[in-house]
Amino acid sequence: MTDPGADRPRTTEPRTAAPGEAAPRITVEGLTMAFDGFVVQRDVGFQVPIGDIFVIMGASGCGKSTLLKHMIGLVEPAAGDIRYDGESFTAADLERRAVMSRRFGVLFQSGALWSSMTLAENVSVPLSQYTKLGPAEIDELVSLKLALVGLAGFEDFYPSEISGGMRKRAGLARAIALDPDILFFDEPSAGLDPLSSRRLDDLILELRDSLGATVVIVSHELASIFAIANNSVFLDAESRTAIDGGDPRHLREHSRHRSVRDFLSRGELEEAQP
Ligand SMILES: Nc1ncnc2c1ncn2[C@@H]1O[C@H](COP(=O)(O)OP(=O)(O)OP(=O)(O)O)[C@@H](O)[C@H]1O
Repeated sequence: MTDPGADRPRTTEPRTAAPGEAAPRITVEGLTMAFDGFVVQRDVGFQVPIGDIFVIMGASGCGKSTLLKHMIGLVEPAAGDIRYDGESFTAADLERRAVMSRRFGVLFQSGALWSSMTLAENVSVPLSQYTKLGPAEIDELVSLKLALVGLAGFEDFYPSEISGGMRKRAGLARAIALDPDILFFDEPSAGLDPLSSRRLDDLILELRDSLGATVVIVSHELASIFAIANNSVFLDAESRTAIDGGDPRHLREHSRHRSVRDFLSRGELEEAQP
């Protein structure tokens, strides 16, 4: 039997979990994002099950970073709801939000390490800020996290003494310091050479597996998107809403929207079929 909804985007149809079924790790419903009345995107909806690597895609300026900022509470929605494990983050008070966001690990484009601190000091900041661990335990955890991202032995180096790829990995070590359930990355491979970018992709996959984390990524890099993401939302700059979602490899061939297929095939489709 044909499913009448089969050709509709999986990610833009939030549904309520059935009794006994775990809620998706993330649910975004009817989200409208606006700055001073200027609507960036309206009525965006999707779900991210536990363990997915979910990519936010779309042309430059469509609102990808803005969506990520909404998801971590840096910007407030004009309308709609963002839920984690079924609990509204949008409606939560500040205290509850602080507890919920302890589960987030965030890595912004810049990597944003403190230049005056060694890598070990950088990674130790969230541990001393949010846990009651003593210095010896913190040192041990810091070394473990640095080892996880391939930086064992670089504890005493300063950010200026290591490469851009290593800085990203150190930022990642800091993002995973508190064993987050959900990792948010804004353009993690920006500015990296293709090989370092690929190593970072492998690392993201490893971390997803070792931490059992769910990953949300803003990315332009098609190679990276196809290598790691199994779910997505596509934000359309023109209509200012999410027009598709799901596995990017599937969308590249089968999206109902030519603009999505073009985006995912770098416009080669357009050249091949005028
Ligand atoms: N704090 C802000 N105040 C006003 N407008 C903003 C703010 N942040 C973003 N915008 C606007 O929102 C729109 C989306 O920006 P955003 O950075 O989210 O896009 P993006 O898809 O991540 O772009 P890119 O791929 O180029 O990084 C842009 O028009 C931008 O100018």
